[in-house]
Amino acid sequence: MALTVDRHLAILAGISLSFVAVKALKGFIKKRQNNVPLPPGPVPLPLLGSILSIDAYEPWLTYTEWGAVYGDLVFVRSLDEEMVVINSQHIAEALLDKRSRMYSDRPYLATLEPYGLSINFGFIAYGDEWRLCRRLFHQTFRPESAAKFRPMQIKRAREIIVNLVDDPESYHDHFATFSLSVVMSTVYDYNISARDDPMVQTVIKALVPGLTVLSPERALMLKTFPFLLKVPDWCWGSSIKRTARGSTERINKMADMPFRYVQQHMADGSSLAQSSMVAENLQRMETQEEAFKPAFENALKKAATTAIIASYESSVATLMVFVLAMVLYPEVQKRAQAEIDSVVGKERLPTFEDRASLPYIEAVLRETWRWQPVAPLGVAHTASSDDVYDGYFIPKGTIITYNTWGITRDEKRYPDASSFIPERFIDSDGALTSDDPAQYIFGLGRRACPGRYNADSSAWAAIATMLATLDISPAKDDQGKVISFTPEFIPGLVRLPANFPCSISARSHIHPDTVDSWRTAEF
Ligand code: HEM
Repeated sequence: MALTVDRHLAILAGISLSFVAVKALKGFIKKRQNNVPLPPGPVPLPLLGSILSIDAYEPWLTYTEWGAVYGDLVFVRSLDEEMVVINSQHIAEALLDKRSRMYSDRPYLATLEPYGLSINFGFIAYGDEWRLCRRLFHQTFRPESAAKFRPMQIKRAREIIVNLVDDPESYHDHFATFSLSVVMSTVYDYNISARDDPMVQTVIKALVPGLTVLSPERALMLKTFPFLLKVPDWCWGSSIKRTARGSTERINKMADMPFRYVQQHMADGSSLAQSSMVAENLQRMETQEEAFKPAFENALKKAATTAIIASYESSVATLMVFVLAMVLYPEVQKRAQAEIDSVVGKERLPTFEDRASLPYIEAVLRETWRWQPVAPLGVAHTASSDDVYDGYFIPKGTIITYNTWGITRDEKRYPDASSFIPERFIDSDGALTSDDPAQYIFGLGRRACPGRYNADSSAWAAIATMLATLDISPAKDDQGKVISFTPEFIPGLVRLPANFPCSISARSHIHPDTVDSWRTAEF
């Protein structure tokens, strides 16, 4: 039986590779017809292209190396896919932003539908459904609306401190609670409980395995060998199909549970769930034509679920990067604490009204975004028509990968780029420079991150509150010796530090009674 299966796999793989060859030939002919050269790039192997040369776990490293050899626009062929890697902010602005009409589509990801992830509008094609989802999302998350959530973000940030003081070793889990509590309040007006919240368990169960399949590099296998989703359960390779089925069930549960929570509260006439993104839009829906309601409700559910998916890991990763930096760069932490102590004082905690008076904290946040960008390749776009840029031909359908990592590693712009140096954003007068990585780490153009104002406020609230109240330092062993470690990162669409040894405790002026008072405070 195994032999038969192997033969089938071989035949099907052969057919797939023939399609690859035909597509590559078509591309070649098109290029010749056009007479405009493709951007420079590595010489592809027949059929396979450059796939074997790309670092499977950290592709941004390969793209950055190629950037040094071929320049800021690199053409790469992998199997049957054509990709252009953008290695500079300037070209990203020129294409993704200034020519956004042509560069706002997303590549087809073979993993999306089977794994239940097409509910995430961040990955769907540029079209009417995406437009409706994005409009609903934008109403809640645009800068003017997002500002009203700031007091809630400060309150949640203070809850992290209580959790960290109680149980410092579980810092990753506390950041996950923070991330979800902010977004679930905004989207569903749902207040999660400090421990074992059923909604949180459902979200984590759905997201943690699901997100790993969301990159073009991972989806390529399923695209090339789509029969893997059709093989019978008893057959070799069927685990992919089973994993996909399980993922769909978990994602659907995650989308339905909180949505029903809001509908239930609205039906009961409860004052809860009245001011959330979902509640406000369900009320708006009542005034709409009957025929449009199902599409509206579907788009609303997608927009709501996307907010959870898009913010969960990225917000956790940002705070993990910050804590890692504080462990490795104690002098930065001291300078940041000194700024807060002198501007805010030790009697109260920072709020958003203090933000403009705390330039060093701002520089720490900028360096946190830059030092270890949590979305090192952003989310890929596609060219929806042929284009010529700077004398190079970019064929319709080309995947556009925007190498954020490469930009953060530009030694001319960021000398000693792999070190955490907030001072690089402060000029000789002590003011912030005009270089703000938030201008590029959230992507560009019509698909740029619409949650960035919320993400920025959450990160600022958490970082400023932690610096005001906690000492973060290297962990020590039983003999009092510092435990040294080499930071490790979990790669993926979102890249985050793996847990590392560290010690977190309340700063000396923070009295235990004060922490106790935060447990119950309404702030
Ligand atoms: C914490 C740091 C975050 C980073 C670094 C980040 C980064 C990004 C990037 C690079 C993209 C792709 C942009 C492009 O295609 O050019 C994106 C898309 C998106 N982000 Fe974020 N994000 C963050 C947090 C959030 C949060 C908190 C939310 C929701 C509240 C959110 C919602 C979204 C959505 C909905 C999209 C898809 C947009 C679309 O395709 O139209 N993100 N994000």
